Amino acid sequence: LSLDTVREFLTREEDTVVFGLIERAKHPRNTPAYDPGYLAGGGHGHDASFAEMFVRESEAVQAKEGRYQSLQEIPFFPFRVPFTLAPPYNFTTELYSAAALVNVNDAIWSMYFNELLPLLAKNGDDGNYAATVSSDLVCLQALSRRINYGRYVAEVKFIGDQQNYTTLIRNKDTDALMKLLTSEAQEDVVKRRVQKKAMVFGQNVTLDGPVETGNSNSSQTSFKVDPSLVYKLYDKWVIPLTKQVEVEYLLHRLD
Ligand SMILES: O=C(O)C(=O)C[C@]1(C(=O)O)C=C[C@@H](O)C=C1
Repeated sequence: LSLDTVREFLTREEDTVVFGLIERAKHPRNTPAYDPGYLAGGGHGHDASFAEMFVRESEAVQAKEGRYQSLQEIPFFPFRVPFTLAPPYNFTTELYSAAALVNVNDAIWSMYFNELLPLLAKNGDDGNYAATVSSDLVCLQALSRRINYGRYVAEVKFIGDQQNYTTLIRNKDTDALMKLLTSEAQEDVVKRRVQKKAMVFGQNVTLDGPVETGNSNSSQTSFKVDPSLVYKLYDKWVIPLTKQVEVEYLLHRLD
């Protein structure tokens, strides 16, 4: 692992995040899918929403097939995932074991449903709840993988500057750790690149005329997901949460 390779991983995850958002934006809000009362009303004794049930049950299936054998993947319902049926695969473990399970999935969950989704999906209800929450799962998994990858970034940074990090970790100096791991120039690159990806991946492709670039002066250019929303997603939530993961990982790096 090096700073370049971990940044390459984050860059490739951007594509997954943007494509996921484009797919979710195809569906309307479909609020009943998020309402625990909707299922309870069906009299089946469920206390969770369709969305929660879908994520929980999908994670259980994926756990059996070994998804969470890889430390890159962290479930949202860790206490509900059954043992894997997959034969052991020798995943390399670059992470420090006492800090390897640090994650902010709870914060990602509430950010996604309470903050992002209302901005991403258009109002409406077409009844296609399973397809809708299945695209939510893809978004949640992509965001979780990207944000919790902060563990790997932190490991690289720690190894590259052990002396300074060790002092700050011993002093539990969260603010100084945050400052040391921050690169504002890099954050700016990331935010502008994801905004551009939303333009490139989310344009309407037709056979007539040139490929729309999004920065032409045609005001008709419309994108499947608002590029400024993707910028905002990274600026307000993805990068700050990644940094939170980095700090929490570092705080356990000497345990
Ligand atoms: O690339 C890094 O150095 C990271 O730590 C990742 C990241 C990000 O989330 O994109 C987070 C903190 C840095 O300030 C810059 C970027």
